[in-house]
Amino acid sequence: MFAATRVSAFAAKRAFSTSAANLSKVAVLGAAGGIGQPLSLLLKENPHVTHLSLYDIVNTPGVAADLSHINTNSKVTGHTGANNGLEEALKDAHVVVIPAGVPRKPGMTRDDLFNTNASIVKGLAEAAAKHCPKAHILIISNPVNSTVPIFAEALKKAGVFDPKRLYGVTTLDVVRASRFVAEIKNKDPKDVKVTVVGGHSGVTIVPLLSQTGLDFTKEELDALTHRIQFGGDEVVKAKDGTGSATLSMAFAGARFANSVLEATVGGKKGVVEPTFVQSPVFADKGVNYFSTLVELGPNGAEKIHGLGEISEYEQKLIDAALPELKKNITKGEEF
Ligand SMILES: NC(=O)c1ccc[n+]([C@@H]2O[C@H](COP(=O)([O-])OP(=O)(O)OC[C@H]3O[C@@H](n4cnc5c(N)ncnc54)[C@H](O)[C@@H]3O)[C@@H](O)[C@H]2O)c1
Ligand SMILES: O=C(O)C[C@H](O)C(=O)O
Repeated sequence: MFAATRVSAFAAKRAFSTSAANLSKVAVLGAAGGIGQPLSLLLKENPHVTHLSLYDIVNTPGVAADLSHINTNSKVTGHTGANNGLEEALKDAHVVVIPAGVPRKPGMTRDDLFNTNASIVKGLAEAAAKHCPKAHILIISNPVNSTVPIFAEALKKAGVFDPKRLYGVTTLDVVRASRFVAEIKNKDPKDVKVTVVGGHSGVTIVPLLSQTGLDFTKEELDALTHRIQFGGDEVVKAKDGTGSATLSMAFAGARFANSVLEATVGGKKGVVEPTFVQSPVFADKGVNYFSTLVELGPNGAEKIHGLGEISEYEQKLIDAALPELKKNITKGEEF
């Protein structure tokens, strides 16, 4: 702790290059982790990012020094420790991406991470409320179905909650769905768009395969739906105790962060992404957060789409998802 604090005082002040103006500062919290490092690398390549601010409780100075040698036009700073490292990392951030927290091991559900990750996320939310109350916050830390409500409650308590600027990142489900469908249909994934709605764990992940314009047999539907819902388990099992998806998550997180940047600072119109936000879609059933396609604009999540036309098969998946989702959300809200 002492050593980390000493590093913090040094690292918090250390900017490794100074070429860009501080127009869109993007902070990554958990930047030295399995997701944090490749995600930061991809963000270093993003032309909308003028300042990449990396925070972790360990190892950020090294990650920041390394990334700072890449010749793209953004400044990189590394911050660590509990003192003013977090404050400096967050101050004036336009976007904050959060992959901080522990990942699953085989045999665990995402909800099993709640006990550890809930307090981490709550602490980061309280700091964000204080130091960058206007930032767009992208939550990767699991269980997303609960960490987003935890974050929202902390922002509400501080009087700075804007539902347009808080997003649970569910992009990996969409990326996987596109890849898995393309595989069995022998297509290029770039031509396969799959809308995935609901939440981000097991049965709460609901792919709307009927909206792809492709035909599926019942066997294909069952197999694909299961694979998309439990794709995370494949990686957890293959990594055999060393963690969960990191590289594909970094890819998905960078894609979603880029969409938020394009819509909020890049002036791009018609940016639509699925994301887990405070949503009216099932609010009448007491499910206050839900992922559907969301239109992003200068202020963030500006228009939340409904489900569109869905099949009977998908309606059953939604019916199975809602009670689990409600339980996860309530657990987060009450934390
Ligand atoms: N949303 C998704 O689709 C998705 C996908 C994959 C993983 N995840 C989740 O992302 C999280 C991170 O996964 P990972 O593989 O990168 O784990 P990791 O253990 O490799 O990295 C996590 C990092 O968080 C840091 N950290 C811990 N407490 C912190 C704090 N208070 N402040 C700042 N940093 C802190 C750790 O030091 C570590 O570097 C996990 O909860 C995992 O389940 C979500
Ligand atoms: O499976 C996990 O625990 C990590 C992540 O949520 C994923 O979907 O890969």
